[in-house]
Amino acid sequence: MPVFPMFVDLKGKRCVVVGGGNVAARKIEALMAFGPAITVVSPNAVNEIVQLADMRQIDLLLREYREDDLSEAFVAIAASDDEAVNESVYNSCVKRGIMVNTVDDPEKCTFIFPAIVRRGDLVVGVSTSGRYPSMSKKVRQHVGASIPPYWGEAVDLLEPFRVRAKEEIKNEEKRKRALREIMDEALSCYEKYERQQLLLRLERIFEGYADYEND
Ligand SMILES: C[C@@]1(CC(=O)O)C2=NC(=C\c3[nH]c(c(CCC(=O)O)c3CC(=O)O)Cc3[nH]c(c(CC(=O)O)c3CCC(=O)O)/C=C3\N/C(=C\2)[C@@H](CCC(=O)O)[C@]3(C)CC(=O)O)/[C@H]1CCC(=O)O
Ligand SMILES: NC(=O)c1ccc[n+]([C@@H]2O[C@H](COP(=O)([O-])OP(=O)(O)OC[C@H]3O[C@@H](n4cnc5c(N)ncnc54)[C@H](O)[C@@H]3O)[C@@H](O)[C@H]2O)c1
Repeated sequence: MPVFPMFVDLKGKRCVVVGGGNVAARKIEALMAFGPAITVVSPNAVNEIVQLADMRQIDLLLREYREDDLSEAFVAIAASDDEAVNESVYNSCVKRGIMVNTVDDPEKCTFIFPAIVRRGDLVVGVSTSGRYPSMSKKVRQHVGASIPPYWGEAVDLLEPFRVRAKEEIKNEEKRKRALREIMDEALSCYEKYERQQLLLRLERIFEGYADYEND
């Protein structure tokens, strides 16, 4: 059965990582862009994790995992190299209703990591439902190559038009057309024009659709 791609708000949420090896470091790196409050519990940790702790970007507890480490957790990652520890983290999370990822056992995951393409707030997640991670990586590379970096900035530029459109273009079909046309113009012209000029072009399209213009 395929997994459903839920997009979760992690900002400020406690994320407990058990284990401080390379796999933990990779999972942490993936999470960091989404603003969780990360705690790593592990008797030792690779340099990348130690550095993040030194910069106070994550909390690092240099000791073995205990069940009460999960008390504040929103999500947990069992990334130790000890199967019994990972299993114990998994069981405690299930009991407490905490989402958990066990890095060496897809059966013991209530969520799995996707391969991620991110351009600002534009996020693409790829999964093979746990069946072939290398293929997720390949698809990520393909998709990534077809999404220019500025598409993320375009979201920032476009969103205010959508906010206004909800107020100023009441007809749903007309609003959809307007938003598509404004988006297509922004994406095709983004690199051709200065920001102010581009905004003017988008504004002109918007005004062609806005209710007050046609009243
Ligand atoms: C997408 C990505 C995200 C990330 O890790 O952030 C990710 N794995 C990536 C790469 C990768 N992982 C592995 C290889 C070596 C080749 C191979 O073994 O196939 C490569 C390829 C490489 O490194 O080139 C080894 C591996 N992975 C898992 C196991 C355990 C097992 O399957 O039993 C083992 C064996 C461990 C061992 O040998 O002991 C399990 C999982 N890995 C997942 C995610 C979840 C399912 C994703 C999906 O649905 O596709 C899942 C189920 C759980 C999870 O970890 O969430 C990231 C690509 C990121 C990118 O490049 O963008
Ligand atoms: N999901 C994936 O993408 C993927 C990819 C490769 C490997 N793996 C699997 O992930 C696991 C971790 O890999 P790694 O390379 O990071 O291993 P590693 O040996 O580098 O790191 C394991 C970490 O777990 C810590 N640890 C051990 N006992 C602990 C305890 N009781 N409490 C807290 N921490 C404890 C160790 O101190 C160490 O920091 C391995 O089992 C490996 O098979 C998963």
